[in-house]
Formats: sequence, C-alpha cells, structure tokens
Amino acid sequence: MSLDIRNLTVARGPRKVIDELSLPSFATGEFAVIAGPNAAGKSTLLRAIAGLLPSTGDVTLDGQALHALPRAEQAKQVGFMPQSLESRSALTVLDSLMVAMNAGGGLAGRALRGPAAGRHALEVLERFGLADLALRPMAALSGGQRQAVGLAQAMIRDPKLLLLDEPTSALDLARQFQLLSEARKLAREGRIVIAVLHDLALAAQWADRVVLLEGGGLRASGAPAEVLTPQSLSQVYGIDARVERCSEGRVMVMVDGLSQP
Ligand SMILES: Nc1ncnc2c1ncn2[C@@H]1O[C@H](COP(=O)(O)OP(=O)(O)OP(=O)(O)O)[C@@H](O)[C@H]1O
Repeated sequence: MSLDIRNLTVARGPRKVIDELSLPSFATGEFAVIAGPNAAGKSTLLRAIAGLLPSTGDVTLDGQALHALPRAEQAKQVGFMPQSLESRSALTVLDSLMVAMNAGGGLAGRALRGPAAGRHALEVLERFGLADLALRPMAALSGGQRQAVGLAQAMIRDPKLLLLDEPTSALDLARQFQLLSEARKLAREGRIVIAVLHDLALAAQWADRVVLLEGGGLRASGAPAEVLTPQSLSQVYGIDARVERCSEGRVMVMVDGLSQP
C-alpha cells in the first residue's frame, strides 16, 4: 500500500496555505513525522489528506483517489486524531468510541450496535490501556487522558492510514513514549502512520522519515539524520542548533540561540 500526494493545493479563506505540494510516496509500515515552524501548514496538510478540508490535486491510497470515495468509505480508510483537546461532552469514553465507530455509516460487515459494538470498543480501549476510563464522561478527563482516548477513537475502524495531529502535546514523558511506540507499532502492523510533531527529539527518535514543511512547501524529506541538520534548522526555524549523533543512528537537537537576522 502507498499514499501519494501530488500537486496538493489547500486554501484557507482567500489564501493558498499549501500550493502545489508533492511529497515522496509513503509506504505501508512507515511512521512519518511532519515537522516545521508554527503556521507552516502542518495541520492543514493533515486535515486535507483526511478529506476534512477541500483541496485540489491528487491524494491516492493504493492508487485510489481517496477523496473521490464516498464519505463513509473514506472514514473507514483514514483515521484522524485532531489536535484539539476540548470536550464538554457528557458522553462516556465508551460511548464516544461507539459514536466514532458509527460515524459515516459504521464498520463494514460488523454488528454496529448493542453488545458486539460495545465489546469491540472495549477491546480497543484495552489495547491502549484505557479500559479503566470506559465509563468516565469525556468532559471529566484530563487533557492527557483525552488525548490518549483520541488515539483509540481514530483507531476504532482499524484504518489503513492513521493521521495524528500533535498527538503528544498533552502527554507526560512516559505516555509520550507509550503513544509513539504504539504509533510505530501500528505502522509496522501494516498501516501508514503520519504524525505532526513539534518536538524534534521525539521525531528523531521515532520517525522513519521526517517531512519538514516551511511556508506550506516542502523543505526536506528523508531519514531524521538527513533532514535535521544545523543548516536546515537554521534556515527553517531561524535557530542556532547543534545536532549530536547518538547510538542507533539517533540524533539529538540542542538549541543554542536564535540565528542572527
Ligand atoms: N480556519 C482558518 N482560517 C483561515 N486561515 C487559517 C485557518 N486555520 C489556519 N489558517 C492559516 O493557515 C496557515 C497554516 O496553519 P496550520 O494550522 O496548518 O499551521 P501549522 O503548521 O499546523 O501551525 P502550528 O504549528 O502553529 O499548529 C496559517 O497561516 C494559519 O494562520
């Protein structure tokens, strides 16, 4: 399976935020991270791939034009975990998963309501270590708990393509580790997983590939050690940074200051 993005253009208001963007293909098993400064267009790109924002150009999954599929079919192929953590919902965590399961027509070939649906939702919560939260209202969760539930919601239909928008922003160090190792595992099981991350140390540690965006365009794409260099960080973020190479090909990024204008 591959995800191909060619000549993607996305406008927000009157302005083209992403203009004719093409990316190297993403392949099954891959965990890719999209990085870049604030307002680079990372969330816009992710939402456009998910079909949540109108776009022109080609987004194909396994050669199939993703956005030409009926909405329910798109929702089965693509799981999207949004950045926003707000929830005033009185729904329980378990109910919120059932809603996610049935949105856009539900899971193909499964009993969608009643005990079978509840069992499926519980299995997914168990997989992510969240079964204890099943009966808690969404509004009564901490930001980090809500973010962890967001991953379970995005995974409820077992999508082939999983898109995560800043999935670790509210998580403590242990849960960041847990979520990113889970994200990589989900990729290795036969999916494509793409996450927006600001933390370049986490990107370097976990990603197979880093896609660096700047001003809605592609600045670099490749293995973390190729993409995260002092030169590229200076050009894209305007920082003086050291990039240290550690064991297992990992890199560590240390920011010493802002580049001189
Ligand atoms: N709803 C909107 N209406 C108009 N412009 C928007 C809207 N949302 C985002 N934009 C603009 O689109 C551009 C890209 O925003 P986007 O949220 O995709 O960036 P980002 O790289 O995800 O940023 P951040 O790291 O700050 O979350 C920005 O210039 C932003 O102001």
